[in-house]
Amino acid sequence: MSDTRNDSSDIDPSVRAELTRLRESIDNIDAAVVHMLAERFKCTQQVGVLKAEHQLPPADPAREARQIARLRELAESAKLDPAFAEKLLNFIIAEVIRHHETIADGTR
Ligand SMILES: C=C(O[C@@H]1C=C(C(=O)O)C=C[C@H]1O)C(=O)O
Repeated sequence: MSDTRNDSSDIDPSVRAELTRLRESIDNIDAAVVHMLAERFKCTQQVGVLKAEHQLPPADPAREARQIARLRELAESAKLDPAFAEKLLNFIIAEVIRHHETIADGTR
């Protein structure tokens, strides 16, 4: 099967320049996302330690419901798909809960 995708030598120089400009912004945004997630996980790790020390459960479904409702509103006003925002938050929270369970296991 032949591959009909352009390789970089086929691309018009002005299109190539625009693509490069946009990709540089995407790379900056991806770096910001990684740094923000790292900061978020530093906070959630501390929450995990606090919960383990005080025998609190790793997950807090009521808090999660409030966060999801809030994030969906923020997403709507930012013109981001609220369902995507909810899936992303749930994905992150699932990882946090896994960390909290590991912390609690280590303190038992
Ligand atoms: C961080 C917490 O623990 C869990 C993880 C949450 C999160 O990542 O935002 C929210 C609620 C909890 O299920 C918390 O209780 O605040």
